[in-house]
Amino acid sequence: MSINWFPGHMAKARREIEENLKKIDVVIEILDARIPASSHNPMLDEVTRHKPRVVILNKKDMADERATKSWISRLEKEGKHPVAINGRDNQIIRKIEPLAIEATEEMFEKMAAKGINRRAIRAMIIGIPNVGKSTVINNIAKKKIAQTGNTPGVTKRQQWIKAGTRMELLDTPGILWPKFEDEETGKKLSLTGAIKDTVVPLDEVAIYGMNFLLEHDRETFNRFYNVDADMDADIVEIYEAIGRSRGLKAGGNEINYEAVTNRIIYDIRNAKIGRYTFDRAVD
Ligand SMILES: Nc1nc2c(ncn2[C@@H]2O[C@H](COP(=O)(O)OP(=O)(O)OP(=O)(O)O)[C@@H](O)[C@H]2O)c(=O)[nH]1
Repeated sequence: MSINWFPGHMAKARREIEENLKKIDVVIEILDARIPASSHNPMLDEVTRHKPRVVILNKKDMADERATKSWISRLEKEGKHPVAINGRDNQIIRKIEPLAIEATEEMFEKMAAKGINRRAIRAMIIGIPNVGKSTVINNIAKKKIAQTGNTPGVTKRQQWIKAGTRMELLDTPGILWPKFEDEETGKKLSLTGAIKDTVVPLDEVAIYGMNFLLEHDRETFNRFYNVDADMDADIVEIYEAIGRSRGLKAGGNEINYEAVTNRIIYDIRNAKIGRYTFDRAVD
């Protein structure tokens, strides 16, 4: 699969992040808890080099709880100071701030040894589209600062927001482009809404999601759609069964396949069938 991210846009995003990095002590990277590997852009590791990092696994309400625990312990081992949150919950700052303090402790101790007074911890939120950057910033600020929306790329265009008792947060998130070299990552990004519906063919995304559910949670899938499918079933037959049970007809008795595709994607993307994590912490 070749996706044309405009090189100019990438270079600009990188420059902006590098400029902002000079002003901050800690990077708060937001990942989608459903795809912690696929929603991470390796460029961040390159540009942040030795900056302390806090990793937020956001949208934990839509991810598989056990998988989230595995991801947290893996990220802890990597020294990333992780936390899983629902960006819409109250008081998320109480979960984020202690980690930012922990992540920057060594740096502030070194500064204190040089006689530099302690000041507020400066932080910036970074992540690919739709992971919840604006939701988290607005939640911390307790007012609407960054524009939020369900379509990728809504956050546009800086001041410091007081965050918690010892932290200041840049009000503009650093936006990274989603990076993927393999088709599966592209499908996961599409399935969770991180990339526009025009990037990866939607039927492939729906079939990927359906196969994932049939492999990992077949009973729930079948109960949800009132069908009887398994991994060996013919895709067209499953589509027809879902189309019939959901009344997705094109006219007469014809099944509207596009509507079935859209329904499957909607149901998975919005965790209507269940909570799933598509990236494994240990591979
Ligand atoms: N269920 C759930 N939805 C969330 C959570 N956090 C954010 N959302 C929703 O996810 C969508 C995207 O959130 P945004 O805050 O706009 O994401 P963003 O990263 O700023 O997106 P861009 O502007 O595209 O870069 C919105 O519909 C939010 O309401 C969460 O923890 N759980």
